[in-house]
Amino acid sequence: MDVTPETTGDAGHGAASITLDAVRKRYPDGTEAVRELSLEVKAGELAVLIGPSGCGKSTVLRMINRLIEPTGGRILLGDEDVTQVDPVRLRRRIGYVIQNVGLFPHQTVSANVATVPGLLGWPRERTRRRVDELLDLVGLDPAQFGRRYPHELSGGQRQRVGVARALAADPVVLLMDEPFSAVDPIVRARLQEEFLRLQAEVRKTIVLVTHDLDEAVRLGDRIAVLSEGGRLEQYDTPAALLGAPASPFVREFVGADRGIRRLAVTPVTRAVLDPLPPAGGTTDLPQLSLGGSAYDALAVLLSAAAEQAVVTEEGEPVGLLSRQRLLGLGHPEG
Ligand SMILES: Nc1ncnc2c1ncn2[C@@H]1O[C@H](COP(=O)(O)OP(=O)(O)OP(=O)(O)O)[C@@H](O)[C@H]1O
Repeated sequence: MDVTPETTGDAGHGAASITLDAVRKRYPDGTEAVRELSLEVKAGELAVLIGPSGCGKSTVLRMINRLIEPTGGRILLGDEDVTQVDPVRLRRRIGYVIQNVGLFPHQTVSANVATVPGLLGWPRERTRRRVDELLDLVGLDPAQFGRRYPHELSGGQRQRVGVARALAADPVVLLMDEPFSAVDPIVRARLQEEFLRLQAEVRKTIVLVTHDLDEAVRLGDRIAVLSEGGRLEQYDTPAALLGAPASPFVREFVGADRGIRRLAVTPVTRAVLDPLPPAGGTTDLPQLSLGGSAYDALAVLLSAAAEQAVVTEEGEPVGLLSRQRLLGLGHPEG
């Protein structure tokens, strides 16, 4: 389903860039949670904040919607300084998804999703259409789930309702604090996949906090690695982060297995292929598609116990990929 201004019946908020400019947070007890952080998230991009416990990730996230007031610096949505906007109005334009979702237990799923449209005074019919549209979008049949209460849902379903609720008033920005960590790994992987599909459709500007590096690599357009005091160690694409950690801290953080992780975000391109042998004789080799991940390619080679595979594009063989070239792609300096 397409979420256009017509279907939302809204002014068409689209997405706004987020700029943190020398942002600081010192809590009243003197804790310097964020000493000075500058970071820009482009409109429609998903930025992940990751780093050790206590490094200031949640503080950063909550300063963006002013659940926490910064003690220095500026935060802009587009070109508007959030400290100049009434916080209640601001939060209606920013979707917020937290770990245990925080659904209202005594309200139905539909009523939960309708929270912000209700606060905005939308007419009942428009709200109803929007709620049904959103439930569909997150993969819940409105007829089946709309009248249920949160305790009548699985953890994964509750999480989807949380996402639907956050998207209800077509926010310009979505903030997500460990959104998928309360569900088991299999459900989490499915939710992440669905979420990527959803994001491809709605293209919000998203800041997502996680502890899970694999989640960061899977979901992030860019990953910000923070260390204590909200210090920005590196802000890069997943491939660049895994390929060239900018400091010993990041190197340690992304771990010794970063080569494997890197394969997951590296596509098989023509540049790594060897030519097809002129005489043919490749029919026994396993086949891969051009553009698939190097990680999936390695899995195919390993399970076929083959040294090389034929790479095809739209069914036509275009070259050979050897195990050696493939492993080279995972090499940090490769
Ligand atoms: N209200 C508060 N008063 C004083 N210190 C606080 C307050 N809230 C958080 N802190 C401190 O600020 C620092 C950053 O906390 P924050 O919750 O932002 O970290 P985090 O990276 O999100 O941690 P985690 O990954 O464990 O959730 C921590 O040292 C924390 O103890």
